[in-house]
Amino acid sequence: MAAVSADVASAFLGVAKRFPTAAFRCRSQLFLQLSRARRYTAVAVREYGVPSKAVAAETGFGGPIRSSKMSRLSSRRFAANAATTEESSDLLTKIPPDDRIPATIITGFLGSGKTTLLNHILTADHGKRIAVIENEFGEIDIDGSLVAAKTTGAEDIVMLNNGCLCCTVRGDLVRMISELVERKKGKFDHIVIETTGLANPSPIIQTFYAEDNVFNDVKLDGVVTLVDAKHVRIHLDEKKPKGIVNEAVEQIAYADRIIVNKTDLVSEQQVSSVIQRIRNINTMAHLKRTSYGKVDLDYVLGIGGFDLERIESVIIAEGSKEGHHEAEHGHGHHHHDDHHHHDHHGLDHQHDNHEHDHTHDPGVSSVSIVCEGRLNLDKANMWLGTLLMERSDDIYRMKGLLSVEGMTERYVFQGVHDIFEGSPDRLWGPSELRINKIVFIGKNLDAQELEKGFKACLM
Ligand SMILES: Nc1nc2c(ncn2[C@@H]2O[C@H](COP(=O)(O)OP(=O)(O)OP(=O)(O)O)[C@@H](O)[C@H]2O)c(=O)[nH]1
Repeated sequence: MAAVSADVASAFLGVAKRFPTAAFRCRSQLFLQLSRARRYTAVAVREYGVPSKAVAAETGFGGPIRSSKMSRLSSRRFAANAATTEESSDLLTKIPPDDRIPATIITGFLGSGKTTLLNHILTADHGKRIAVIENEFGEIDIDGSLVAAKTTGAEDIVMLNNGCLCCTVRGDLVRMISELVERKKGKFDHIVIETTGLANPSPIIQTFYAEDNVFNDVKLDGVVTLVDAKHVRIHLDEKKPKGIVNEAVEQIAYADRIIVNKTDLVSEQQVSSVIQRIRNINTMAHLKRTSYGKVDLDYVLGIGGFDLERIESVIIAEGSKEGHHEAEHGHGHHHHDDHHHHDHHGLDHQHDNHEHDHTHDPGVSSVSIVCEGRLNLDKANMWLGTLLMERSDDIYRMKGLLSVEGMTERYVFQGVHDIFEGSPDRLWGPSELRINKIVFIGKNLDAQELEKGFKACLM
């Protein structure tokens, strides 16, 4: 087990060390399967986009097996890297530009205001040409006609009927995106996908990484979750049979942006209580309160929720809550100690103004670790690799910025379950404190255990 873990883990930060300018990504599930047969480097070559010659020399493997599209993407990404390295001043990012079409997922429980937001997006004056993918249950596409009737700005509206995007029609989504790209590339700037109110966003998010047809042309921009300020508590409190997810909780957990909608229907106190409840699940997302989905368009489009170069803004805001008030800045306010905090409802009972909210959401919470120091690369590889191998089902999202001994650059990463994406970014400044920051959102997270594991990797 230990040996396998070490092999597994060495693909994460290890590749970054050997190829310090290469951004890389992997689908660790595929990777893990093959790594058990001790062939992980071949997968690493295929998935990470590191230059084949260098890897072949390094690993002794004959060379990568890549699809032509992946190869194009990889070489483009690496070329961009190399150019940046030559020209860059110390503080320039080394993460290559990404010119794929951005896609935003709009999710939220039944009736929370998704279509209302979509109409707002489509009728607003933003100059973007937007392709919409609507996912409706049933044959009568009520929302489709609603959107279409009001729309002037949408380039294309396509419907995914008779099934929920998160399960039966995922293949359809892939085909639809591929078709859109093939037929209409250059004719639209952004894709917006509205899910059904009962969708779990996870499989939809994973589609953007798991399917080469999608990954090569389209990048996930962000997950926007609508919350019905009046009714969300009932849905969050709903007890589900063992093994069945509570969609309302999941939709909040995966969000990059949360819109607390329908605030016209509740008191200020109720809104604060809902916000507190949301924060106990997801501390990473920006949050705004509104009615009828009225938010600035740049709050929902162009989010960069999965972009490595934007990780810092998320985790710094997350790790230094003092002075952040959600109403003004889109961030919640949390109790936490110097090194980590755990916002699992029921474990952290320090909040004093929401006694009636002390229902236990089914173990979904955020944990953040903020800690100065330098990580031992091998230990960090082992820890992160083992964690993902053993807990990837429970780790919904994670973002991190690491200080690794021997690396002059900061190392940034983000992940969704078994998908891991990481890259060195800018150099550490000469007098900059080397502070590591990681945020996890997931199920049954043990803050103490995570922090202990992390600290054991420090030099
Ligand atoms: N009072 C009030 N009503 C709202 C607000 N936002 C949306 N609504 C209304 O709530 C109802 C549901 O809104 P939709 O936008 O259709 O919600 P949805 O999430 O798309 O609904 P489903 O597709 O059924 O999941 C509609 O009648 C909206 O007009 C709001 O902020 N305040």
